[in-house]
Amino acid sequence: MSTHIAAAPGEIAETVLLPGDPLRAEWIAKTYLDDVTCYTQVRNMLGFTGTYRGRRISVQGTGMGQPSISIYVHELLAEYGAKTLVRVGSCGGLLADVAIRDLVIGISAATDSSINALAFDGFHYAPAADFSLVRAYVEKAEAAGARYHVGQLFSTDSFYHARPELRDRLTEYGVMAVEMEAAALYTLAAKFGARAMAVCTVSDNLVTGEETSADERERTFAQMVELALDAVAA
Ligand SMILES: O=P(O)(O)O[C@H]1O[C@H](CO)[C@@H](O)[C@H]1O
Ligand SMILES: O=c1cc[nH]c(=O)[nH]1
Repeated sequence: MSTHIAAAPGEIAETVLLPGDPLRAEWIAKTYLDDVTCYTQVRNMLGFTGTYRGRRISVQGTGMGQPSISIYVHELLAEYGAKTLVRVGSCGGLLADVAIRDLVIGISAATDSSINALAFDGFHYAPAADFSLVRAYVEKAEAAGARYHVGQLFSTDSFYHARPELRDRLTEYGVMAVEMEAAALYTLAAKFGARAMAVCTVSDNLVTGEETSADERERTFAQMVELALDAVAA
């Protein structure tokens, strides 16, 4: 057991899907995986291992924000030997054509967090996704005829930002969507020599004001997750 994950050594697969919501982790495991076991319930941040088309896959909830995902991803990498990490999240579109229900694949992630500012002390590190994962996901999205975008995410520390007008600058520079975890995921994966990617379903658009209903979100999460499973199982 690590500090925040109750799994025994070997109970977590090398490939892990990472939804923010632990109930989404449970839904993914129960909907898509065979021979599922729940390996952790610490703080209700559920984690499951099963098989998808014969391949071992785990699904671990991460919570919201970079401090939370950093704890789970650090322990997965440092203590459980995870090698491939795919965040399956939700995001808010920052460009008018990044419409609700679309998928955004984060090739990189800007951030307002001080975590990397402290770690890199004067350098501005650019957290980036693993290209082989991005390519595999794009191939599956193309084949499925999914509506998707590949571009930069913005990983914010503040869902309710004190200076929301700053988002206009991100839109001006073509940043596609805001979420809260990808920058930390990419940075930690790089530190430990692992592969990582974040894909998010657009749940709302901050430019147009469009929003999805809870029902719609669930249906689009299904496509995002199916493509992620197909990409990592390929
Ligand atoms: O749906 P998840 O994966 O939690 O992702 C997004 O939703 C949460 C905010 O509502 C943040 O965690 C953000 O990154
Ligand atoms: O972090 C997030 C997630 C979805 N929508 C947002 O506006 N922000």
